[in-house]
Amino acid sequence: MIPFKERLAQGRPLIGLWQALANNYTADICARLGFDWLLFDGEHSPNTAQTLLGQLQAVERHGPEPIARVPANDPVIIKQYLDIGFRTLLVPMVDTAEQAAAAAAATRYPPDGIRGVASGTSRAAGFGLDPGYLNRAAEGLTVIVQIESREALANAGAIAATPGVDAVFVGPGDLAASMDHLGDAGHAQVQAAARQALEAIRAAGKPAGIFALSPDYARLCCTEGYAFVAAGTDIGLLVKGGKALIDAVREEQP
Ligand SMILES: O=C(O)C(=O)C[C@H](O)[C@@H](O)CO
Repeated sequence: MIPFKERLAQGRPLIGLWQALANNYTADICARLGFDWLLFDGEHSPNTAQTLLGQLQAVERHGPEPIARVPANDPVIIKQYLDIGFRTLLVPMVDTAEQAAAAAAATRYPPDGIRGVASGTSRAAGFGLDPGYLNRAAEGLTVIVQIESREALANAGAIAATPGVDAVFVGPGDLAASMDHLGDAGHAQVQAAARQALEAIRAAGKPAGIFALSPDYARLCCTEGYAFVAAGTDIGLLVKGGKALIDAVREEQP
């Protein structure tokens, strides 16, 4: 499968689904639904490298690009996620170009970065059966950093322009909190800030992504120039579908 960064450059907005259930079985189902990417959340979901490995194995034979969000901009965790086989990472809470550069360096082997080498025991390197992995690993990587604060918004252009950053993702929930609109990601000021981020990211020549708050908003984001849009979450589908079902049955009850 071609690297996600190359798919992002193809012009069609790529639609994703958040995987927050931390479950191989539901991930296997979601991978068959037609989404272009699936985001496996190591920041807000009860995931470990072990649970993420199971979800990656459950989906990687299907079409969607598996993207893992690391819990923090931590080179140790980034190394672990890459070694188990994720090749597209989302790094949250990146506020400055320096932090973006650190995230990129954590994904590269020396001399371009600081990623530790474990080819013989690394799933990504075929457990030593892919001797060429070390020298071509960077080609397949896609590094996405998240901007989701006032500070990050002010630095959006510099963050996006950082070498080694392939794309930038806007997190409206945390951006709202940072703008004193906690819980109100749909606030006009937050929406305006997201558009400001979009313009800065695109001006830097990088693809922009966002977490959409509804299907309608996801469609709007696709027309506004976002290259990848999260249209929802697995938990959201379960909760919304479950509530609709019980309400529908109860409504018909005598
Ligand atoms: O700030 C945001 O919004 C995001 O980063 C997305 C959320 O973390 C995701 O968990 C959906 O609620």
